[in-house]
Amino acid sequence: MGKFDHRRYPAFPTVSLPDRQWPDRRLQRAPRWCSVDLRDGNQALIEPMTAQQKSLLWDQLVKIGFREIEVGFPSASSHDYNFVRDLIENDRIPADVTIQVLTPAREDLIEKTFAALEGVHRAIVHVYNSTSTVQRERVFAMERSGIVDIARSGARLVLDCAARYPDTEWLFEYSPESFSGTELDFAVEVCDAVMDVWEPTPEKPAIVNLPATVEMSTPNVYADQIEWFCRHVRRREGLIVSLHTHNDRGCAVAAAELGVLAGADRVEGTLMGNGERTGNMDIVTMAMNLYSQGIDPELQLGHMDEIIQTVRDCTQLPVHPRHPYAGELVFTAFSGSHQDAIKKCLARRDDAEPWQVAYLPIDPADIGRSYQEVIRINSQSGKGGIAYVLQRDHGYDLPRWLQIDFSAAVQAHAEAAEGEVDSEAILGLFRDTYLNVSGGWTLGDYQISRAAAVDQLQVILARGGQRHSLTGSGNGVVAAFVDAMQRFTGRQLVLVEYSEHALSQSADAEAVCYIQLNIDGGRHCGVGVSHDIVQASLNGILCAINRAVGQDAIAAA
Ligand SMILES: CC(=O)SCCNC(=O)CCNC(=O)[C@H](O)C(C)(C)COP(=O)(O)OP(=O)(O)OC[C@H]1O[C@@H](n2cnc3c(N)ncnc32)[C@H](O)[C@@H]1OP(=O)(O)O
Ligand SMILES: CC(C)C(=O)C(=O)O
Repeated sequence: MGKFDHRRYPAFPTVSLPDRQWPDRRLQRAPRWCSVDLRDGNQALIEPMTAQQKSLLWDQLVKIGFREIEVGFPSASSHDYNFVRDLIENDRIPADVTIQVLTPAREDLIEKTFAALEGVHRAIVHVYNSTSTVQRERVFAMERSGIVDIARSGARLVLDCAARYPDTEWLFEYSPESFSGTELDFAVEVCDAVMDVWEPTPEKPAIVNLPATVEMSTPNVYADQIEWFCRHVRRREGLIVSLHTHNDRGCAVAAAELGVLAGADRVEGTLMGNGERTGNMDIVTMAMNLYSQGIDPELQLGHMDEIIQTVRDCTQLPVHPRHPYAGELVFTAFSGSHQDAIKKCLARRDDAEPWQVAYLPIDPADIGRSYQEVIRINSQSGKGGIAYVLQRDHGYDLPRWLQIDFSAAVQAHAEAAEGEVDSEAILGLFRDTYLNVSGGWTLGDYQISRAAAVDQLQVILARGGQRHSLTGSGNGVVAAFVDAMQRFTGRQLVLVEYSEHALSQSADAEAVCYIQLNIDGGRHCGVGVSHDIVQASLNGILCAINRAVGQDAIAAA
C-alpha cells in the first residue's frame, strides 16, 4: 500500500482582489510572443539538441514569425555558447528578430553571457533568481533581504556589462523565478529593486517576467496574481509584463490567457509545449485559440505538419494525436452523430459566411489538413460518416434509405474487425453487398417497345446454364421490369424508392441507380451500375430481388 494521502498537501493561497478587472475583459490582440524552445525546451530534453537540431528549430521559429527568441543559456554549456556565436558570426539573425539569452544572477555566469553576445546588433539579457518561500527557506537559507541583494547585484552587473558593448541595443529582462510560489508583496519588492537599478521608462522599457515556474494554482489565481502585481509594481509604464507558465496542473495555456486579460503584455512559451516536467505553455495552442476567435495571432502556423515534423526531429518527442489543433486526430470524427453533423454542416457551408461547422472549431484546411481525415469509420460510426466517405472518395451519393441499409454491413464488418475500416474497405464492402452478389440472376438482352403510352419489355435472365425469357409491361421501363419479375418470381413487388446519378462528370460516365423494392411486405435495397441508365435501373431491381429472395427461391419460381 502506498501513502496516497491528500492531507500531506496544503491548498494554494488565494489573492484578495475583490475589484478584480480581468474576468470582464476579452482578448483583443496577440501578445508579444517569445519562444523559449531553444532554452527552456532544450534544458528539459533527455538529450539536449545538437547544433544541427538547434539550427533547424531556429530556422522554423524564424519562419513562424517569432520576433523574440530565447536561444540558450550560454554560460551553461559550450553547445549553448557556440550556438549563440554561430547565429551572430554567421549573420543568421534577421533584422526584425531579437535573440534572448538566460543567465542566473551570478557574477561569473553573467560575464560569460555577455561574452557570448559580443557583436550582436540587439539582444535581450534575461536574468533570474529564485524568490519563492520554499527556495528562500530550503534552498538558499536566506531572508528576503538576501534574495533582494542577489537580484540587485545581478541587475547592476548586467547594466555594467552592457555598458561595455555600446554598439549593441540592449533590452533587459528580470524573472523572479518561482514567482508562482512567491508572496506577492515580496515579488513586487524584488522587481522594484531590480528596476531601481535599470530605471526603465516607456521609451526604454525593461521586461519583468512572472513565471509560474511550477503551476500551483487554478488559472484564475494566477490571473489575480498578475493583476495584483501590475497594480502594485512601480514604474508600470516602463515595464513590459511577461508571462511564462508551466503546465503542472494542465492549465498553462489557460493561465497565460487569463494572465494577458489581467494586464500582461508578453508571453513566453514553446511549440507544442515542450519544457520542464509537464512542459511550458504551448504557443501553438494559445495562438490558434486566438485565431479561432478571429484574432490575428501574428504567427504563421499554416504549415502545421512541417512545424510538427521539426519539433519531433529536434526534441525527439512525439506530438500527441489529440494535441490541440496539431494532433493527427483532432479534426477526425469516428462517432456517428458527430459525423452526421459535420457532413451536413460541410454540405451547407458558404465560404462568404463565418466558419460554422459543428465539432470543427476551425477549418482544417487553414493549417494544411485535408478533409480526407475529417471522417473516419469504425464501429462507433453511423450512416452519415459512411456515406460521406463513399461520396468523397468513390463518387457514390447514397440516398438516406440506402445509407441506413449499407451502414449495417459496415457496422458488422467493423465489429468483427475490431478496428478502423478504411475507405477502400468501405468500397469493397459496398461492391460485395450490392454489386457483386454472387449466384443470382443476371440481365441478358432486352427489348423495349412502346404502344399507347405503355412500355413493353422483353428480357432474358441468365443464371449458370439457365436462361429465361420474361415479358412485362408498365408505365415506363422500370415498371415493366418490376411487372416481369413479379410474374417470374410469384412475389408481390412494389417499387418504393428510386434514385440515380452519374458516377463522374465525363460523357462516357457510368450511371448508378439505387432501388428499394417492397417484396412480400419487406423492404430490400439494390444498386445497379452501367454505362446505360436503363440497364443500371434494371440491374438495381435485379440486385434487390437477388439479395432478398435468393437464387433458389427464384429458381423455384
Ligand atoms: C526555472 C528555470 O528553468 S531556471 C533555468 C534552469 N536552467 C538550468 O539550470 C540549465 C543550465 N544550468 C547549468 O548548466 C548549471 O546549473 C549552471 C551552469 C547554471 C550552474 O552550475 P553549477 O555552478 O554547477 O551549480 P548547480 O546548478 O549545481 O547548483 C546551483 C548552485 O548555485 C547557487 N546559486 C543559484 N543561484 C545563485 C545565485 N543567483 N547566486 C549565487 N549562487 C547561486 C546554488 O545555491 C547552488 O550552490 P551550491 O553549489 O553552493 O549549493
Ligand atoms: C527562468 C524562468 C523564467 C523559468 O524558466 C521558469 O521560471 O520556468
